[in-house]
Amino acid sequence: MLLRRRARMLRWLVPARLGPVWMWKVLLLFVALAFAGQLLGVIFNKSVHPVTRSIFSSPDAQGPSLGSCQPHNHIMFLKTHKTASSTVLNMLYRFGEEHDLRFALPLGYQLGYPLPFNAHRVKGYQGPNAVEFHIMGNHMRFYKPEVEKVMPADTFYFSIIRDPVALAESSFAYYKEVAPAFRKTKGLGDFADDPMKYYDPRLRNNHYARNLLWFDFGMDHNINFSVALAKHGVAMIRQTFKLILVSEYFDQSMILLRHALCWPLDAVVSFSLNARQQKPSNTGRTSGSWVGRAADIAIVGNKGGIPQFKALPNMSLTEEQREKLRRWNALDWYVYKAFNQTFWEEVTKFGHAKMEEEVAILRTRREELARVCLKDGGKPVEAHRIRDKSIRPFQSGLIKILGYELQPGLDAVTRAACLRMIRPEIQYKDLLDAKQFPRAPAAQAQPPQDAPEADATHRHFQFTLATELKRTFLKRSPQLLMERYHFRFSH
Ligand SMILES: Nc1ncnc2c1ncn2[C@@H]1O[C@H](COP(=O)(O)OS(=O)(=O)O)[C@@H](OP(=O)(O)O)[C@H]1O
Repeated sequence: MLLRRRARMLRWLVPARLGPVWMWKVLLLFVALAFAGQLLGVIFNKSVHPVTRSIFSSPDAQGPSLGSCQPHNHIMFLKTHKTASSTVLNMLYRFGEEHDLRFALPLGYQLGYPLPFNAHRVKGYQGPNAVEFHIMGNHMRFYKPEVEKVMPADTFYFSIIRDPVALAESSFAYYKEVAPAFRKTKGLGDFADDPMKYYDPRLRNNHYARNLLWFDFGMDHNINFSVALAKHGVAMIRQTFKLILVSEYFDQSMILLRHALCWPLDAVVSFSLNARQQKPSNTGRTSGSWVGRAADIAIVGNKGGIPQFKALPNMSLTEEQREKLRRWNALDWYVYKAFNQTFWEEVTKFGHAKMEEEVAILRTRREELARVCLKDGGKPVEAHRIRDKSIRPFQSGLIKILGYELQPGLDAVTRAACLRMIRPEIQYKDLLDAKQFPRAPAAQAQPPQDAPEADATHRHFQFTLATELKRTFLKRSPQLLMERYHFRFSH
C-alpha cells in the first residue's frame, strides 16, 4: 500500500520536474547546434580570416584618402641627434619590414658617425648601384657624394630638427658623461653661462655640445657665425632634403610626411621612443623635457650590499641661459628658424583646416592603438620594469630612458604589429640585420669600428660587453665600470 502510494508520487513528480522526453530531445538538439556553431566560428575566424580580427587591418589603418599617388620606397632619412629621430626611424623600419624592402644598414650601429659618411660603412655595399637599397636611416654625418653611391637617383631625402634649447637639454642629459665639455660642468645652466670655459673644439665628442644639427648635416659646427654662412648652409640643406620635419610639431610633421611618401596612416602612427623620465621642475614648470635638481640622485651600483649614489645633472635653465644657449648654437638656431618657417609654409599649402582634421584622426588612431597594444594605457615605464628584456631601451648616463610594456593576451597578429611599434632602435636593427644577412655573424660581436665610445651604436657594444662582464666585474667595482662604459645598467 505504502509502496504503491510512493510510486504514484514519483510518477507525478518526475514528469512534472523534468518535462516530457520530446522536450529534452529538442533541447539537446539546440545545444548541439549551438556548440557546432561556436566551433565553426572559432575555426573560421582562426583559419580563414585571422587578420580581420586585428585592429591593424581595420579601414582606419589607411587614413584619409591620398589620391592616386604611388608609395615611395627609396628613402633616405638623415637621423639627427636628440630630435625624435628614433621614433621616425622606427616607422621606416616597420614600413620596410612589412614591405620586404632592403635597408642600407651600418656594419655596427651607426654609419661611421661622427666621421663623414662613407659608402663602405653600409653592410653589403658592393660599389655604386650594385645592390638596390631602399631605405637608409641610421645615424650618420651627412656626406652627399657618398650617400648617392648607395641610394638610387629617385631617393626621397628628409630629416628632422628641434629647437636648439630643447635639443641641448636632451643632449646634455644623454651625453653628460661622454662630451668633455658637459662632463666638467655642474649643470646645463652652468655650461650655458660660460660655454668657452668648458668647450675645447679639439676634443673628441664635443660636437654633442655645439651646433649638433649643423654637424649632423655635414657642416663645420665650430665655424664663426655669419648670416651669409648660415644662409649658405640652409641653401645646401634645401638642395637635397625635400622635407624637414619639426620635432615640436611632430604630429603635423607626420601628416606632411605621409602625404609626401604616399603612405597609409598607420605607417606614421607611433609611440614616442627614447624619452627621458620627466621630472617636475623646482619652479613647478616643465620645459618640454625634465628639469631636475642638483640634489636628485640615481642609484648607479651596489657595493657590498650598499647602494651607490650619484647626483643627477642639474638641468634647470633661466630664460637668460636659454637665450645664451641660442647664441652658443647660433648656426642651429638659424637652421631651426629657417626650416620652421618653411614647415609652416608647407602647412599653409596643405591647408590648415585639412591639417587639423588629419592630425585629429592621427591622434585618435594613436590613442586607439595605445589602448590595444600597451599596458597601462601606454604610459612609458622605466626599463627595469619591462619584463621582456628584449624590448628594454638602452640606458645612457644617469638619466632614465623609458620604454613600453605590451598588453598581455594579444592575438599573434596584433602582438607582432604592436611589438614593431615599441621595439627599441638597437634591437630592431639587429633583427633587420639578421633577416637581411641570415648567415652573417651577429654585428654586436664585432669590435667597434665607427667611432669613439660616445657613438650611440657603440653604446650597444658597450652594453653587450658590459653585460658579459656584469656578473664577474660589477660586484667588485661598479663605479669603475660605470666610468669606463658611461652607462647605467637596467637590471
Ligand atoms: N613623437 C615625439 N615627439 C616629440 N619628441 C619626441 C617624440 N619621440 C621622441 N621624442 C623625444 O626625442 C628625444 C630623443 O631623440 P632621438 O630619438 O633623436 O635621440 S637619439 O639621438 O637617437 O639618441 C627625446 O627627448 P628628451 O626626452 O627631451 O630627451 C624624446 O622624448
